[in-house]
Amino acid sequence: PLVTSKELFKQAYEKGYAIGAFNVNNMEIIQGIVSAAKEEKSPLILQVSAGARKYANPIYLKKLVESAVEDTDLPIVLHLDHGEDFEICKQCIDDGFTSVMIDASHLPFEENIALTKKVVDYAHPRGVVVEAELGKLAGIEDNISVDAKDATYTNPEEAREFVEKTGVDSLAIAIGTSHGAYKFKGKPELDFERLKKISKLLPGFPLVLHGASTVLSEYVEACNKFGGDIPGAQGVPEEMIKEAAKHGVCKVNIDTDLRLAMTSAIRKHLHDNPSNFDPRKYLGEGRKAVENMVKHKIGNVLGSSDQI
Ligand SMILES: O=C(COP(=O)(O)O)N(O)CCCCOP(=O)(O)O
Ligand SMILES: [Ca+2]
Ligand code: NA
Ligand SMILES: [Zn+2]
Repeated sequence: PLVTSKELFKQAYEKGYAIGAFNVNNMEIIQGIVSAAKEEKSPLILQVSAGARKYANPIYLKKLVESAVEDTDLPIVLHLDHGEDFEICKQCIDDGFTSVMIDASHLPFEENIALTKKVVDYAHPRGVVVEAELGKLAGIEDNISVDAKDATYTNPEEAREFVEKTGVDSLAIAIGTSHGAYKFKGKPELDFERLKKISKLLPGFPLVLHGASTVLSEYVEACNKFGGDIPGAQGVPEEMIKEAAKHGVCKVNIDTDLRLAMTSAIRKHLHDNPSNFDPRKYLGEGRKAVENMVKHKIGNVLGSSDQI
């Protein structure tokens, strides 16, 4: 069924695992992710960004996710990723989403609280849960490039005040991750001291890690081998994701690893099969690569296998 993340996060927190939140943009990506979760007997969050709504049309995405629920009977959360204002959150809540993110992290603290509370007050009476964000990811932040020196990580005391004043159900924090394939200039590093402080001040409260793709080298290499040009890409080592799951992180956002898995498989197929022009062949390879990547994440990194 379509579920909220409330109970899923509660169990994940208690057992020290995290739930993957995978971005969806078309049928094959959804099918690949959902097959993996079904095989791993894992709860699942499918998340839709503004870009995905523009690309695929919200009606198609909603129906595709409903098909996944009907086909697998998995507990699936349908989540709005990076909702940028009250209107889009309201629209998704009215449209049957079970969870929404209101991303007001670029606003001053008090404005972030006010807007987040407004979404919470609309969502909760309708049985929908809310994710907010405090602190700015480095790199590209909400289409505004945040210069590294302005990138402010989440302040632990502010996080506790924010949760108390908004009633939000989960909080995306900034501890060194960023979106995309170029997360770290030098050695990958997350601020675990900060994460531990935040989780100590918010015991039992689900934290969310954005920009959590590993940028798996096998896919980057395959992309580059078959015509791609993605130099110097690097992401969050999987050991760090496991560590984060032990300190209150219950939701791990993954999009870039999906893109790299799908793109590398399609590039390879087209290179190896120059005479093929049946999209089902290369889109099918892409789907398989997504499935394998998600199975790996669930089984070897997130720890959410056999939880349903
Ligand atoms: O935290 C993440 C993903 O982080 P990752 O890049 O490490 O996978 N996300 O929230 C996914 C961001 C999706 C990008 O938006 P568009 O669809 O508009 O391009
Ligand atoms: Ca943000
Ligand atoms: Na999100
Ligand atoms: Zn994000």
